[in-house]
Amino acid sequence: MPQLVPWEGGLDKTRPSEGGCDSRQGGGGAAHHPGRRQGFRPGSHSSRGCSHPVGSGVPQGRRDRTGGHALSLPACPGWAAACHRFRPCQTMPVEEFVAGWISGALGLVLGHPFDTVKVRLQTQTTYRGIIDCMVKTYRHESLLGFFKGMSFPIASIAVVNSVLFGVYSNTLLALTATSHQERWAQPPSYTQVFIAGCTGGFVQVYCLAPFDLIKVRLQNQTEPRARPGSPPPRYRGPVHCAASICQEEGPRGLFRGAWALTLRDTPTLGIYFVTYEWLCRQSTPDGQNPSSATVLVAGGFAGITSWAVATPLDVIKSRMQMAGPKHRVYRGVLDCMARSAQQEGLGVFFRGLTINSARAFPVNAVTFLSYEYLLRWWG
Ligand SMILES: C[N+](C)(C)CCCC[C@H](N)C(=O)O
Repeated sequence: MPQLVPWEGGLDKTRPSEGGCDSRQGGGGAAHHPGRRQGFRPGSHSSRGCSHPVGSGVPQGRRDRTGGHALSLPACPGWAAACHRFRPCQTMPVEEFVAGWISGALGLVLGHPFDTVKVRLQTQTTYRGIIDCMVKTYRHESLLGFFKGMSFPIASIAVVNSVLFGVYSNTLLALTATSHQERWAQPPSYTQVFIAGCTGGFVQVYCLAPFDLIKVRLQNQTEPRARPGSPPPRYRGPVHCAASICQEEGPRGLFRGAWALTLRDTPTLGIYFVTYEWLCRQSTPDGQNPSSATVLVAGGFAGITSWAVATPLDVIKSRMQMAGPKHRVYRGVLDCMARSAQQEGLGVFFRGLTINSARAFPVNAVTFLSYEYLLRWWG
């Protein structure tokens, strides 16, 4: 495995003037990462991009991490030809997508058992606390119980992650009017990062909403799997769940709770990116880029901070998602908030906070680190 070394500031800044291509450079267009500056380079070689002038026609091979040409892929494929004239090649969008998918999926698998306990604590009143919920889930449903509803989020994380990072990056580009290269030298203000994060959060909600609804419905099924004689669960799986919701509630039913999700995610994803950016800048000397340890810690705390702020609306969102047309208990977000507080006290808004925070650190540390790492590795 390549060794992760601290990001090195200023590397490759000469490439644009060479007119050549460095597909590893820059934030990768749509899915440019907030914390990505220059380096985070696997290995220690310093020249992997092509150094041939534009139009020289010299076939290029992508070098491996030891500096050799391990892959004989053209460094600047046809689709990227247009970028030659004005700027170096950006990271291939498909790589950004796959990196977003894998990093999101890694974080997701790690965090899903915590998520199941959280959703159950938030929507059911039969558990006395985290440990009680874990013990009952394990006894009743075995380890599999903790992984209910996981296949759909894994599939959705590809779309959700690339939409989130893509919209974030492009909003930042529109706000700062600086190219990715210039952005390293002139970092965006925290206000700009916040606005871009909120915009990314707002847009990704509409990809996330149906997947999240199905996840919550499946996680709330407490029937043990395949016991002979036991009643079958209401939903047999994600596809059956989606089909049943469409049938019983109409296609709009798939967006149940979407408004609460929008209120939850829009400001808190702004906070997420600002926290990550702030922590990286605080622990990194001027002119250098954050180390992998800094990325891990900043990613972890960005997750905890944003989830801490998001928890009250997360409770409301989960409750609204669980209400079907036959059991429509709430008239809207405010009604759900008022009735939950009346019946269960203000503490209801913090239900799941501990487990959310415990989950958030590893999930987001792994997500940020693997995302950065994969892009550099493939670059
Ligand atoms: C904005 N909000 C706090 C809701 C989520 C922010 C972190 C998202 C991450 N994929 C995770 O699952 O932890």
